[in-house]
Amino acid sequence: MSDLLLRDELVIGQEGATADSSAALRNDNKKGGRKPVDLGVDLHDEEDGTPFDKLREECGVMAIYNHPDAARMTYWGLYSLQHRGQESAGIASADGYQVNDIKGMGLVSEIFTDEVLGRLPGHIAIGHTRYSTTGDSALLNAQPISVESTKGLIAIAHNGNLINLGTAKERLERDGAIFQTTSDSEIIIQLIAHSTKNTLIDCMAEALMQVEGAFSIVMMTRNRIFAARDPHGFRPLAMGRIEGKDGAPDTFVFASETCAFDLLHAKYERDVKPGELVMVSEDGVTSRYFNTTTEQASCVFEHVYFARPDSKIYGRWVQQSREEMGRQLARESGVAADLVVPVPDSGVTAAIGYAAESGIPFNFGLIRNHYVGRTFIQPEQRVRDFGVRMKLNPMRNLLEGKRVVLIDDSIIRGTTSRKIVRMVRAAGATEVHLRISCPPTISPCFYGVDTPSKKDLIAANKSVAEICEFVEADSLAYLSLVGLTHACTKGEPAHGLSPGSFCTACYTGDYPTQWVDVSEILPAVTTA
Ligand SMILES: O=P(O)(O)OC[C@H]1O[C@H](OP(=O)(O)OP(=O)(O)O)[C@H](O)[C@@H]1O
Ligand SMILES: NC(=O)CC[C@H](N)C(=O)O
Ligand code: SF4
Ligand SMILES: [Mg+2]
Repeated sequence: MSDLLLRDELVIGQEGATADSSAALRNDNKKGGRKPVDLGVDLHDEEDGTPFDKLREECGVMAIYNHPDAARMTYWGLYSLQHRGQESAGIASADGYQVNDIKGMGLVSEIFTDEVLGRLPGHIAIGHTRYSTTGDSALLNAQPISVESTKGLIAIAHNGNLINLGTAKERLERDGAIFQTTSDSEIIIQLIAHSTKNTLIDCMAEALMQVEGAFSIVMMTRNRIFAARDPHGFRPLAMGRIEGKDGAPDTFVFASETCAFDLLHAKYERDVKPGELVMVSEDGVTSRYFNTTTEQASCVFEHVYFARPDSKIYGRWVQQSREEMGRQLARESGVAADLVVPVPDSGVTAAIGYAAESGIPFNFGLIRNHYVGRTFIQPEQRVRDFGVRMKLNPMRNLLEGKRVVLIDDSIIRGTTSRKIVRMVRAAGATEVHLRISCPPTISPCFYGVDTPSKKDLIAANKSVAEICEFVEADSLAYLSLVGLTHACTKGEPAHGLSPGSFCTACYTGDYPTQWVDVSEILPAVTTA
């Protein structure tokens, strides 16, 4: 069943290269570019006909240097990062002489078997789990992407989204670059391949200075690993280490989230810093900065929704931030009730904080089917509707006769909340108060999160009172912006992280970079 639903195709191996025009480099998914999945059932909402749409995950990246079974280690790391992207995955490995890569559509576990991993020898590897933001969800755009250059073969895995694609791509094509993919990520390695600097690390630094937007990347050659973060540090990227036994050299690990380290017994060492380029080679770890003048603007939404609570993001436990968001929400918008119920999974930790602060008992009034992932509800609107009912089921015995505070992390179009409020009320709750652990999402993201255009964001077009009416809750309140950024820094602060270190553009419309797509930020009223 899950195979049928989760993937359009499963193909292992490298797809033939196709050149493409820069016009094709656009956010295809935002324009509904993905293939529908036929489930053979009517997926429309029988109650109100409203389709679902949701936030979609980001990519996960992973790199290993100096381990005899680097590909297998990368596989385990990618397994932990599966929540960041479920469309395609890939691993590239090297043994000092040759680079091999295997990519496929679907989940990590569906692509990589023992036999497949056996075809990826070497002590160096990088890996990727993809959720597409630019370029189709197709094998062609699966990562790592490899490009042959005068400095040898370079492979890249990218989390983020670049925003100055057109000009960079046109320039590269004039210089003779032949693009293999329609994804933004390839621009980075094409820039590196076309750089005339003398050393590879100089070529990389020069290329990274030319691209704008969000990039947390890992790269490899036949004998080196590189990791870099854009100067704003939009996306996370952590560095860890497995101590070598009996005097053997250490293994270095890079991952989008530190939860990927735990399975490998790697210790979190530090984050790759915004604007930093790290190289790991036979000579050890070296670091340089390609930009030190840009202010940090790390995505606050990683702490709200994307990352796993058992990860450290920007050096701070996500669990700690989420629990504090819930506590702050209770302080800001308390309500008399009998039961605090989380909308699993992402609402759970904030609900624990809300219950602790308010003194209202906590319980799982909605049970999540664990065989339905985030993936199930993402590809297409009619699928998402069916997905939420398959995914969440109410516990009538807990909800009957109760005044319920329902905690979720975000409302995007509002259709999920509407269905869940109805579900809880239908299960016997006498009152349903909805509390959201972030501010209203009023503007789209251009930095690697596939939020819908402004015209489809409910909070961009309706007041909180109107949203409350739409979702049919007895009351609705969101966490304040100040409450959110403080919740992400309060208590044990991570080194260098302050309330001002975050990008909060989807709540304020105030973007840290100049470039935005005007058509995406028009409200519904002017585009209808
Ligand atoms: O307002 P909407 O557009 O309907 O979407 C908002 C919902 O989508 C996300 O959950 P999702 O089910 O994707 O993931 P989760 O299981 O990690 O919570 C988010 O946590 C909200 O629950
Ligand atoms: N979600 C992401 O980080 C996507 C990476 C890249 N922009 C792609 O579309 O492949
Ligand atoms: S716009 Fe929102 S989702 Fe995008 S990087 Fe900024 S905070 Fe994160
Ligand atoms: Mg959710």
